[in-house]
Amino acid sequence: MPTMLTDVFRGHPIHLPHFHQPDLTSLSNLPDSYTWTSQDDPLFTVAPPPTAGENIPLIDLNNPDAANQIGRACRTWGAFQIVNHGVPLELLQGIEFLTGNLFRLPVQRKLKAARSETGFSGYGVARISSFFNKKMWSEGFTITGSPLNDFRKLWPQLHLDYCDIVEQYEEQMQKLSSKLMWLSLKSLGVSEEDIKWARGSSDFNWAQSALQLNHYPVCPEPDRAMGLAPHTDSTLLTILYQNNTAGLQVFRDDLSWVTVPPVPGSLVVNVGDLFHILSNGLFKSVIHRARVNQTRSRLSVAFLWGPQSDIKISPVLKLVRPDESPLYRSVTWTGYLRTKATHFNKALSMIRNHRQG
Ligand SMILES: C=C1C[C@]23C[C@H]1CC[C@H]2[C@@]12CCC[C@@](C)(C(=O)O1)[C@H]2[C@@H]3C(=O)O
Ligand SMILES: O=C(O)CCC(=O)C(=O)O
Ligand SMILES: [Fe+2]
Repeated sequence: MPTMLTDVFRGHPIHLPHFHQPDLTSLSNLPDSYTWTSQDDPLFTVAPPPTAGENIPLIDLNNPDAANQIGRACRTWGAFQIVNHGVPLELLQGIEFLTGNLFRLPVQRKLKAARSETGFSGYGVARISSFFNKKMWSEGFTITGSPLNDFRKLWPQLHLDYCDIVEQYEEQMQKLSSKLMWLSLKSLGVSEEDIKWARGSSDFNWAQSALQLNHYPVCPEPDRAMGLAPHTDSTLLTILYQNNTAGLQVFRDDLSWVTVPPVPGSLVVNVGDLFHILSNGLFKSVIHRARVNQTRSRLSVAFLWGPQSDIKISPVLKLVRPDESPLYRSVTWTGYLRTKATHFNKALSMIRNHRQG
């Protein structure tokens, strides 16, 4: 039996201090434990780019050239924004409404659905918190499979309505993710025929996903705080909805941190580590982080998309030169998540094939 996402961290307990978090909305000063310097994160104070104006591409999915534009964005940035994506505006508003309502609940109620040390779903601090000395100015809620049990604890009355929103949202995101993956692969000359596990299964039964809701409360000293520390996603693709408050930044080697401005109704797409592997390193899994704000609280919803647990992801052979070996060894999503849970940003290099000579 392949491991489901729900069980992936069972053998990897991490101690996360959800229960000892102060209520961030009540603090008028930034405590030391939340004050970041370049000692806590070497990229923290990287100077902003000398010339502003560069930004991740905004791509119209109705444009006949969309596949090429997406391919180019995946190679240069590892991220892009999309419009005309087909996800109804009411559904985006619905998931934002749900997320806002969830985080507005009293702390004691949210903690009833706290993520356990070996669990996957529930309320708490970001999983990557254990790799940093300082705390992040945020709270999160992870969902995989049915959120029914957790939602019943949060909203004894209204949980069914909220489950319905999550189900509809995941269905739309699932379709969109698959569309985006094939569009971007098309730009590399790769089709469904070239990938054994995807061949002939247009009903996406090879995929699975998780939903991560994030809340970044108003912060008294945003310049010294960190909402979500720099990381790459351990996915094929991540589709991110952000409310109308800026905060997401992507890292580009030659430009440093670049803010992704909220565009109403659009969605942000990130290339994750598994897509980087699948593309034999041609697509970049983008390093990104979230900063916080002194006047406006920020919400984001990340749809984390990857293959079923028994599928092994390895570089598409067409993209490997005949005289070279693939850049990476094969991994399953669950195997990769476990490597990431112990080794964080060293995970990719641990499965890399080192070239001889
Ligand atoms: C399916 C995933 C992907 C996870 C782990 C697991 C559930 C939650 C995801 C996130 C969401 C927040 C950032 C991140 C870095 C984190 O701390 O938890 C993500 C991580 C990853 O992309 O590695
Ligand atoms: O809040 C954001 O903009 C980023 C969230 C994110 O990177 C994640 O949930 O993986
Ligand atoms: Fe992320």
